[in-house]
Amino acid sequence: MSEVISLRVAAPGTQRASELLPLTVEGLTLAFGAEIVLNALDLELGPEGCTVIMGPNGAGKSLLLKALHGLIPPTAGRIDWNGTPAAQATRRQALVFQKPVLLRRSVAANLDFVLKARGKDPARRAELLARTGLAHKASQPARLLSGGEAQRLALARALATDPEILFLDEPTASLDPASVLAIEGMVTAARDQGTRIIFVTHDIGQARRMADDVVFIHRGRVAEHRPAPAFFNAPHSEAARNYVNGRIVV
Ligand SMILES: Nc1ncnc2c1ncn2[C@@H]1O[C@H](COP(=O)(O)OP(=O)(O)OP(=O)(O)O)[C@@H](O)[C@H]1O
Repeated sequence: MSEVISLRVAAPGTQRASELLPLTVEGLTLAFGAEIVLNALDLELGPEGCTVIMGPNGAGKSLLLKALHGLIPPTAGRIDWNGTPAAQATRRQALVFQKPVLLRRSVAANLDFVLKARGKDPARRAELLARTGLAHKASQPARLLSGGEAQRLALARALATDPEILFLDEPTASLDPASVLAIEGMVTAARDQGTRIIFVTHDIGQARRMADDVVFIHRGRVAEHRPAPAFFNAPHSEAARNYVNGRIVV
């Protein structure tokens, strides 16, 4: 059995908001040849909390995260991290993918590598291991971890960089409920310590648990962006209403 996940809990709002925020996105367009995936998308994100991005398959959610993180140059439009140069903004952010990205080394070495590369205190390894609940597997090869354990380690690697913005792209899509809750606990703890979370998920239950606000993407634009309770109680757009009610949205 795995260890109980240890979470450092701080009162929400006790950390200073990131100077990368607010984020202003204006007219963001991403096109591949004739295919326009994001079509003059506008979005404004405030200083704190967890924003959940939802929308049907192929809506452009993953591409939006990659563009915000500086991995894909926009075809047109503007992404403004509160005036911070793009390369600097990228370095102060981290992205966790659906499929964990790990080194073919031990669990501990995966953390040591990031801490060293980012000039962080190597002693933080113990605290990060505790956060993952994987201290008892520190010397095991990371490739032997289960899917849920591997994702916890991938998330800990991201947190080791002390990101001001943490992007998550369906990080729990193929995990069992216990692993989902473990990941959500780690993300919530990071949010409560002041990390700004931007989280793509298809899981409506997860969105209800995690979101402070919801961005619903449809046909390359933001169809709706509202506080989570308002969004889930009465989505404004027909597409979001259908999506939340489990009807097929294309
Ligand atoms: N490099 C690329 N070249 C051409 N088309 C691409 C490229 N990357 C993504 N696309 C297309 O852009 C569209 C949006 O992709 P994206 O992965 O952002 O969707 P998504 O909303 O995250 O979908 P899902 O919920 O299925 O993960 C898709 O139709 C995809 O095929």
